[in-house]
Amino acid sequence: MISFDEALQRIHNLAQPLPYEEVSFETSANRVLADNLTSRSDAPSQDVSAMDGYGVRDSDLTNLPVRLPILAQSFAGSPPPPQFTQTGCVRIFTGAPVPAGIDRVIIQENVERDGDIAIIKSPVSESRNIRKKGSDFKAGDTLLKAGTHLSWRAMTTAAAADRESVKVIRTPKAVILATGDELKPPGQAHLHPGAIPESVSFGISAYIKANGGDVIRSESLNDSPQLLEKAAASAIHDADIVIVTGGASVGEKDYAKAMFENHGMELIFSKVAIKPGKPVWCAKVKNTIILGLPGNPTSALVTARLFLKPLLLGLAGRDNKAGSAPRQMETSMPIPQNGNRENFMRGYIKDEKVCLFTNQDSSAQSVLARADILIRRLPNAPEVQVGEKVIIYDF
Ligand SMILES: Nc1nc2c(c(=O)[nH]1)N[C@H]1C(S)=C(S)[C@@H](COP(=O)(O)OP(=O)(O)OC[C@H]3O[C@@H](n4cnc5c(N)ncnc54)[C@H](O)[C@@H]3O)O[C@H]1N2
Ligand code: MOO
Repeated sequence: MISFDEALQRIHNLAQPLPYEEVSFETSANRVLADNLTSRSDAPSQDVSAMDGYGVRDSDLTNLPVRLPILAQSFAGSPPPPQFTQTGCVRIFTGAPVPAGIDRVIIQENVERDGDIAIIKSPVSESRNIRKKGSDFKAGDTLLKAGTHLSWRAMTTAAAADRESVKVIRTPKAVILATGDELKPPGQAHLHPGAIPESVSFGISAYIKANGGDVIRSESLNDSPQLLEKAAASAIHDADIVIVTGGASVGEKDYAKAMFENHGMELIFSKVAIKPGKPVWCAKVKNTIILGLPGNPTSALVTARLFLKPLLLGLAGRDNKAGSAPRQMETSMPIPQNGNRENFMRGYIKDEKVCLFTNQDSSAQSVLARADILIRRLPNAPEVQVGEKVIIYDF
């Protein structure tokens, strides 16, 4: 059995970016750039006004107050008015082209009007209120580097590059196989004696989508070796990552690993010294990664957070550790001495302090909705008193 750190290291090595594809720009949000994104044009593409007001020549402002005839208008999106060579001003708006010859824009709050005459009384401010051509970026500049995650902020930068398509890393395709004779779809379990609602795949599916993956199929399968082998074969064929739940332990119907064995499975690890989730396992078949999560719902979700998240991020070309770095926070509850397996206890934050759930059972489902942190307890860590700091991960 390997340690958590060793298992995570193997996961990081395994999760290399998938090949790229070219997609239309509109569909590229949350993807990762496979190539540098360069701008097509200067931004701004010409000198533009930063304010609504009046464009003037400095040579007309030597004696204030001054009355300047309005000789032209300039709106955002319109062609620039001709060059200014005589005394006068241009009525101009934010984002509108500044005609040649105009030195500054005076905001309209500081200008009085008398019909078609603009009257400038007060001394002009230091700011010229003109955004120069190319002052944000120039044509050919690299706006975003290969490997950038197209977050909502990056999407605005990317759109400004004026490209209709971009090269991005392919979205990881996931297949979920939930195994167990006892499992029935939610809404049907009560109709079958001994059945329970299949709950884990729903959480895992939502988690995959939230972490940049595409769930192409989610199946609930009985513990029949033939059925499982068939499902395994098509999952390997169709998916970049297969998540198998249940059957990971030593029970007589625990077939999760066996169902892949005919396909030349290379085991990355089997069992990690953690609690919950000790039976978690990971393998590779050709180019497909298989992650086997224990069937107990809390164990499944904790191991998904610890191992599935970095796998998905890595396959999608993202930083494996994005948003995952541990933090330290004071606990408002005492925590008992830990056993010899590293323990990821479920808790929540209240008033900036760590609280633990009383129910730390690996089969628990009732607390999952409210458990938004994992408290990492190292092997044999001593008891923690109220007010001491503990290591937490977002869950
Ligand atoms: N003799 C031993 N027994 C067990 C060991 C062990 O080392 N020796 N390990 C225990 C640990 S730790 C865990 S965790 C579980 C994991 O077992 P499996 O992955 O084989 O899971 P199952 O036996 O299939 O199921 C466990 C439990 O979870 C329920 N389940 C399964 N799948 C789902 C699902 N998709 N949705 C909701 N609930 C699910 C299932 O009904 C069982 O109650 O093994 C211990 N045993
Ligand atoms: O690892 Mo199991 O999740 O302890 O019950």
